[in-house]
Amino acid sequence: MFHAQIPFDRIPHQFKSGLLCRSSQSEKDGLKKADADPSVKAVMICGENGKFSAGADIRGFSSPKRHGVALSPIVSLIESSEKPVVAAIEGVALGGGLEVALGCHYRVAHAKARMGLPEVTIGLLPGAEGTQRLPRLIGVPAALDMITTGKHIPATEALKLGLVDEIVEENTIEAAIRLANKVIGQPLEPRRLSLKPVPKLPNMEAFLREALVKVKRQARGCLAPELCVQAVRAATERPFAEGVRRERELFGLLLSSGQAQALQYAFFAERAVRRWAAPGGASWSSAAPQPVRKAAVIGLGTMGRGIVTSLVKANIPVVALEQDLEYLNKGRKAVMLLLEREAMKMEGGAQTLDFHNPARLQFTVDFDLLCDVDLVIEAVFENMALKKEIFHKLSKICKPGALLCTNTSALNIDEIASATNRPQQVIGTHFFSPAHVMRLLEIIYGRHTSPTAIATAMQLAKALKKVGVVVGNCFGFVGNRMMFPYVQQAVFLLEEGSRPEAVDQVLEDFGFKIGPFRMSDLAGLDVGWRSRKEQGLTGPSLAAGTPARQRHGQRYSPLPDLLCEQGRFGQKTGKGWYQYERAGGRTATPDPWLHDFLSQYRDTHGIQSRFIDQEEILERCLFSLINEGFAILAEGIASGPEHLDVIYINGYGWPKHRGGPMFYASTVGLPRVLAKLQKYSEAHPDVPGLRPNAFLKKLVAVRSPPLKEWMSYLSHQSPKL
Ligand SMILES: CCCCCCCC/C=C\C=C\CC(=O)SCCNC(=O)CCNC(=O)[C@H](O)C(C)(C)COP(=O)(O)OP(=O)(O)OC[C@H]1O[C@@H](n2cnc3c(N)ncnc32)[C@H](O)[C@@H]1OP(=O)(O)O
Repeated sequence: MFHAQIPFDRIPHQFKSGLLCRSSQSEKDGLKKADADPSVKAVMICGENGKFSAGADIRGFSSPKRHGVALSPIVSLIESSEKPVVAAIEGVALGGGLEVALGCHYRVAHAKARMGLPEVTIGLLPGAEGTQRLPRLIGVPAALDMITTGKHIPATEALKLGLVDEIVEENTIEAAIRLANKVIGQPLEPRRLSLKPVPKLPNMEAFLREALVKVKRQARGCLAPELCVQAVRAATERPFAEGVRRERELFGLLLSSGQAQALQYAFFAERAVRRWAAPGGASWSSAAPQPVRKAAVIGLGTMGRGIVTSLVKANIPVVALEQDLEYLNKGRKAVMLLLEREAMKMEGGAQTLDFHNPARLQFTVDFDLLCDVDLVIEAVFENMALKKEIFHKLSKICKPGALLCTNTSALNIDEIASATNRPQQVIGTHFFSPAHVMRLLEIIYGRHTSPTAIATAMQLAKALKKVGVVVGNCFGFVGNRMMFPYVQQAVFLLEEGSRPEAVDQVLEDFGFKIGPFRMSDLAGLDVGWRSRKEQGLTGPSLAAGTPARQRHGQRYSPLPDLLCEQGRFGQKTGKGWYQYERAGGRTATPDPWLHDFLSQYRDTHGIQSRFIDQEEILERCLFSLINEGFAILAEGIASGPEHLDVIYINGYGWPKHRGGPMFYASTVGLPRVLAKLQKYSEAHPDVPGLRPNAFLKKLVAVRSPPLKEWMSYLSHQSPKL
């Protein structure tokens, strides 16, 4: 038998590292030649370096300068070949890569290969006829699931779905050649997916309608999933060629929507933050992480429980410590429940959770058991004195090389480190609740934190399948520091005439998973209240005679404090900015009591209530947050705008299709952001958060360069970075 092995890098113009770029005439000619050569009996397509293809090169994919990526003609050419074409899938076959494989007559995959159409995650849809071929091969429900979620499926699942014909444990290429040999001479018509009908469903119309409702609900303003459903619908309603035309139309819409650019920016931003850099230039290339063979978590409150669960899921043995048996037993029960749930989710998968073995998870009240751990994560509540006491103890008990992490959302890392004999090994690890679910891990280095400590924390983030973002030490770090002016504006808007549900609606329509007041009710109003009392902003330590709505000469709203004084802590007490069906309830309903309370409050303070439109709500909340972002960049608390954006997308529910707050600012236009801040600042001169930051002004003065150039306009790098 004869076969032509055409490595992937010879079909499209360039397939370096398994990436698919653009086609050219000469490569099409290669396939045509194979077809025309009588000595060639079959064709096998494979990738390079153990990878079939990760799809198109996303860099600049949606740039207007980029010319059409003509993959479809190649896929059609493959499919129409008169000789059997077999795809040998190793590593990954994603996006355009999988579309090429769908053009082949047969697909053989390695057992460890993964396949998917992740275009939706970068704001697109499979634009090389994938939305038309996949439903014909695996049916509408499975195809729709893959296309609208972009998930990568393992080869075993692909085999069950009929996406591949065979999976092998060993040499995929040899297996593909074997299969090619076997099928030479067999009719190819039944293997050409474009000729197959889409398998019928008894309730296709209802199924597609429900699918659309579901993706719309989940996508919150993100276009791609919805248009993916429309493309698949076209496959069910139209002949192949017409379906392809519809797919192209929808692809074009997405390409020019702006959302694709935002999502592709987010893809690279996430990868950029992995390449951390610390003061003095340390980075992965100069600092190696220490191995973490065993870890400890101190405190089994909400955060500690999630952190323990996360570590167990990452297969890291954990010692979980509480202050006394009562708290320990409560914590143990809660952790076990979380782990049971996680184990259930993982059922049927390759990995299992080993948490009943005391060598993997041990609960204790004995600090001495922490003597041999490589890393400790302290997760007690936000009290500096308590944290310092614990760190003092840890520096006596833990082995010399152990890394000491504090899970804090705002406290000073240097002050905590000062309680130890090893400040170079102290680092902030700010997890987000629920810690076993949320992807973000803010990693905060102090003045003395060593590059090894940063590298170890970043490695830990990776092991926990989280996105670690290295930031400098300041009150609230990056995420919460930007959140303060946002929440402050939301509350000021209530004082001036708005309602919680109106503010939340505007921000949820923008794409936030949850508006600031629903969020505050969920997190508990008492958390901020405690912190404000500690800062002397309210409560018994507030100096007598302090004006109710002013602190340190700046505008202050006592509204959240007043709610707390009434016992309205949010969901946990059944009342907060909203009312709930019961204490612990989750369904927020607007509360007439609160509306009356706001009216009385305005009367008491002589505030003239006014109608506040959606634009003002959105701009005051978002632009004040963005303004703080510019301050953070100027101070060198973060290495670049990508860091802020990754933090907001992964930790604060910022809509990914808007690319993060700093990317959003660049799309709105920095001159507009500046002009609006100037306007609002003039109207509210006692609100520093609305005063445009000098760095923003500078960027506008130099004609708003592209986001990736912003940092080069900082005249100095602060010692914090
Ligand atoms: C108007 C009508 C016209 C109609 C014509 C339509 C024609 C359409 C034609 C073709 C369309 C094709 C669509 C696509 O193929 S879109 C791309 C789909 N593929 C993806 O989305 C894959 C994205 N990548 C990943 O999921 C992962 O990177 C993965 C491949 C699974 C590897 O993961 P991991 O091992 O964790 O490694 P990293 O993620 O860190 O990646 C390593 C470096 O590689 C860079 N990378 C990865 N994928 C791409 C890509 N597709 N394009 C460019 N660069 C990519 C990544 O950024 C890392 O780089 P660095 O180390 O510098 O950070």
